[in-house]
Amino acid sequence: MSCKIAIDGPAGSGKTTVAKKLAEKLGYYYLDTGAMYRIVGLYLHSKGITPEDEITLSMLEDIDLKFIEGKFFFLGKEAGDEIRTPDAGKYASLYARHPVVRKYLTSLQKKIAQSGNIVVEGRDIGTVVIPDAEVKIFLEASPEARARRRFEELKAKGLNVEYSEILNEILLRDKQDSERDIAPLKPAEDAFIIDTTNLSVSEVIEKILEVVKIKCR
Ligand SMILES: Nc1ncnc2c1ncn2[C@@H]1O[C@H](COP(=O)(O)OP(=O)(O)O)[C@@H](O)[C@H]1O
Ligand SMILES: Nc1ccn([C@@H]2O[C@H](COP(=O)(O)OP(=O)(O)O)[C@@H](O)[C@H]2O)c(=O)n1
Repeated sequence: MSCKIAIDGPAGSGKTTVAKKLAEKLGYYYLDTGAMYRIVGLYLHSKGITPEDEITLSMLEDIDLKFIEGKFFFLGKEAGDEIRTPDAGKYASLYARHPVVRKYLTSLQKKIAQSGNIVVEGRDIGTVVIPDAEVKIFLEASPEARARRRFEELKAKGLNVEYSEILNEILLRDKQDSERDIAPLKPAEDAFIIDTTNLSVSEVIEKILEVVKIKCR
């Protein structure tokens, strides 16, 4: 039987780390939907288009966003660390409120999610992208823990970041993502909520595997 695992949650809750390791352990495909919003946000911002402007489907098709063997390509090149900066997260969240952006990316995500056993991470996976997922996980953690994690992660990448700025950016994105009209960040009714504040990555993965064993038999 095919099994789809949705992992949603706010910035720094551990979605990417857990989803990647889980997909590897289970031999499932893996899709990071946040990367798609980061690519679109960076592109639209670079074109001087604001979230309040009219955004058309053809503008988005000009990005030439492709997902090939688990990697993202846009404008003919592979997406790299440039999409992992705090600014990319800020633009992603700003344009993610736009209905045309959401319609375009959600349709792509639904198509990719049909490829078989897959772990998909994001904000609206269990509620909108694959509401029929066999396993729905919602990760959460205190804003301070999530900011500390993201601060350490970006510092390790050599970025010159301040913890207080990262905390403010995370709190702003939490607010924007959970209060928007379309596909707000919230646990699906049937999601298993895991507070990862005081759990190691392995402990989070063990908890999810317990659910997978039951739901994806
Ligand atoms: N349970 C955890 N405990 C400690 N650090 C974690 C935990 N989960 C993730 N991390 C670390 O926190 C940072 C952000 O995790 P990430 O998976 O990118 O979160 P998200 O995808 O939800 O934004 C990464 O450096 C990751 O290694
Ligand atoms: N399925 C998704 C995934 C991301 N997003 C948006 O894209 C932004 C960046 O997502 P991300 O998962 O890369 O961010 P992090 O949680 O890794 O910081 C989020 O803050 C959301 O605004 C979304 O709206 N829907």
